[in-house]
Amino acid sequence: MSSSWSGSSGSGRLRVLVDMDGVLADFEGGFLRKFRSRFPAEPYVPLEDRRGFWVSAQYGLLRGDLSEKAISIWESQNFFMDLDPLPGAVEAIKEMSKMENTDVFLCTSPIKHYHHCPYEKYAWVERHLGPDFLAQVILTSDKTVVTGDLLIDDKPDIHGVEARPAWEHILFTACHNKHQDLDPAQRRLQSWGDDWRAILDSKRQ
Ligand SMILES: Cc1cn([C@H]2C[C@H](OP(=O)(O)O)[C@@H](CO)O2)c(=O)[nH]c1=O
Ligand SMILES: [Mg+2]
Repeated sequence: MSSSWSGSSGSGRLRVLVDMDGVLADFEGGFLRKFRSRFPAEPYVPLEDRRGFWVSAQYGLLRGDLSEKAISIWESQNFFMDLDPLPGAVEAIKEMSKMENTDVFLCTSPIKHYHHCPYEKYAWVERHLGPDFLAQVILTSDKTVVTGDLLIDDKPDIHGVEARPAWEHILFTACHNKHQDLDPAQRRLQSWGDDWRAILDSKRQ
């Protein structure tokens, strides 16, 4: 690390923002499992055919009324709580948070139907990462106003009131974005088995 480097925090520490759904928690797999079990007679989109970030948009194209049925799944109690961790996610976050000069925050957006989602996101963190991680949760509908050096997130386009966010967005590969062409400058993390440590190191220099 060069002596003049101070990072987005100005403190010389690297600040990494990590998204939850699609990066730590398996939103797509959890959705499909619950959709098929609740609506066994309805058509569905296999994960290999998923395109576009919004699940409800693709289900709406399949058949108009399926969009509402899809939404009813993630608005249901225990949807967010029951999501499985993605492979390697828990281990990676625990390791990352123990790294020297590194601060890790979980930066996640709630759905507008707030009855279960915000509570369950915190409960999920406590269950899978432990109670000490609760202080690292940032629940926001606009990630552009949060400062950090990196934001690891599966949503290809992250916009908000801040036109020039402090962080570099690392696109975490998911079934819905893996076919998408990126701006040549944008970097991906293919999975937690990919070299996330090198991406962090690249920001320390
Ligand atoms: C509706 C919808 C939400 N989500 C996730 C993204 C947000 O969580 P996160 O910021 O943790 O990725 C949350 C609210 O939109 O739900 C999807 O990943 N796909 C969807 O189709
Ligand atoms: Mg996400």
